[in-house]
Amino acid sequence: MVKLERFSEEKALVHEFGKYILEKQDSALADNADAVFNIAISGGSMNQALYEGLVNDKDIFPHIKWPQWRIFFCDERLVPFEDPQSNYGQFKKIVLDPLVHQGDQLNLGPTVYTINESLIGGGETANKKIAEEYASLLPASFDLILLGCGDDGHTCSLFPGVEYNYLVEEMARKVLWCYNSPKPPKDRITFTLAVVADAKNVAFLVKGPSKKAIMHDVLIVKNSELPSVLVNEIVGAKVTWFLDDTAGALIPQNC
Ligand SMILES: O=C(O)[C@H](O)[C@@H](O)[C@H](O)[C@H](O)COP(=O)(O)O
Repeated sequence: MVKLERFSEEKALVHEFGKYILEKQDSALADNADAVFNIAISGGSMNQALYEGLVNDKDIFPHIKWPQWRIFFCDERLVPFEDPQSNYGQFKKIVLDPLVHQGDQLNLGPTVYTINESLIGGGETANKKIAEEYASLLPASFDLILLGCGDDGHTCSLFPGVEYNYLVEEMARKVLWCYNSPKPPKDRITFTLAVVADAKNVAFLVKGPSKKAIMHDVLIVKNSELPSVLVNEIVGAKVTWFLDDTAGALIPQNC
């Protein structure tokens, strides 16, 4: 059974999301200065929530031990980092750059693992190599994976539909080249469900009225053709869904 956290206020949502991440950091580090917190993040609306919940939240920011964080991307678009479609590029702009001077002081940042940008544009062989190299960097298991859910039920770059079975059904390799993403750019890399399955904790963050119908399909209908439902099935009690009231409008209150 997954956990469900619902909020009517955006501010409360990002604050509780930040608190949840902080708790997972603290249990991974356990006050050990040599330990690391392995976290994987998604793109899209996640970046702004991470900024609001971790960097811009005065109660939470001082407790984040950034230098002990190891940050990876659940999926990445195969474009140069300065392209607005790059998940790393957006994360750098929205979260990393502001955190360096947050609180009028110089803050040390996390270690961030990006794809090998020099291979972008190299065609099929290079794209496969980007995925293989990225897989070789991953920790044995993540302390926390932060996911989004698309209007179609996708998560990471694991999309619903038979043409994406090569991504969704893969349980041996950890990272794959997605060559036919239905949303641009068509070339990406994505974690497979094998990585998500091994995580110690997984959280979804879903906001906005455009997610209302899919949240009903995922959480009430539990349509197992949807990759987000597969995460719930595979990871179970380690999954927490953070929803705002508009995304959760069709979910009964007692759920
Ligand atoms: O890079 C990506 O495209 C994502 O990692 C993707 O899986 C995202 O999390 C969902 O599309 C939800 O995005 P929103 O939260 O912006 O709707």
